[in-house]
Amino acid sequence: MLRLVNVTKTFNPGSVNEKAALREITLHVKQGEVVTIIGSNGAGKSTLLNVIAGVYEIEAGKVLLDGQDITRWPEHIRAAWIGRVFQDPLRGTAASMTIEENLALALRRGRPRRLHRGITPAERQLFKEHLALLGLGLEERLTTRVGLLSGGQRQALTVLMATIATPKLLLLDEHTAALDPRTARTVLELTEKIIARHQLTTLMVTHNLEQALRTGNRTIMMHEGRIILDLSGPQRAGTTVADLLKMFEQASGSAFADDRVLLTGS
Ligand SMILES: Nc1ncnc2c1ncn2[C@@H]1O[C@H](COP(=O)(O)OP(=O)(O)OP(=O)(O)O)[C@@H](O)[C@H]1O
Repeated sequence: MLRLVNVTKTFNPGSVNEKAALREITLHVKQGEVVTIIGSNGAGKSTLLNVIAGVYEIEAGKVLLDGQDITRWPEHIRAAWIGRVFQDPLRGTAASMTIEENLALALRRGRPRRLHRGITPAERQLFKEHLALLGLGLEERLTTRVGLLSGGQRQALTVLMATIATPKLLLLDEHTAALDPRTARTVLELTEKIIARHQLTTLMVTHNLEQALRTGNRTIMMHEGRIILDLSGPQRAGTTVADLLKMFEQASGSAFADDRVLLTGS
């Protein structure tokens, strides 16, 4: 489904600020696989998602999605195939627009004429059904402006928006990190429900090591622009956070350094 071959990304090449953020990354993610990504500070996790989404061009390597070479495709073209949720709940939604307007934009992403023809009754019904699955009562508030929602409600809506057009790939960049622990748990549960419903191939960056092991079916660990660990199957099932930290030290030769890392569940 997603294939990265020798992907290399260097920021500010040739200057004193040169930074190799991704070093010959090769990764194959199968259809329906849910991969959590962890790593030390500045390991290249966000850059990896940005390169897949087309935010940054790469100097070397290839990105293939569903058999197509998308390496040179611009971000807005890839957006029709790739759903994305960021850490900041304000980033994925338009505050001054209503819930149904936000969902309509998301549903028509990558198609011409966006909001031009208004929202149809069939679309409204579809939005209600999807919102009801969140269990937050938002299906009764279709015409509420999104700016009036709480951070958790807004992030749950963003996950719905990122997935309503059933993307080929879902990218989650620490999407629960800015929420309080209880809300973070709720949003993660909703995310898992939506992923399972559509069997979405997903990459999720997290600082929560417990969450990384519990969510999805594969965990990769990055360090200094490289993938240094790739766990799945029974090996992953038997891995604890303490094991993970030890594995990291063995593979990288240094202690796991992350200012925001959460070692226990929240
Ligand atoms: N736009 C940019 N311009 C220059 N350097 C950048 C840019 N984005 C990231 N970098 C650098 O590339 C390296 C990888 O950054 P990235 O944000 O991908 O790491 P990360 O694993 O997501 O880190 P963190 O967990 O600390 O957010 C870092 O050294 C970072 O400073």
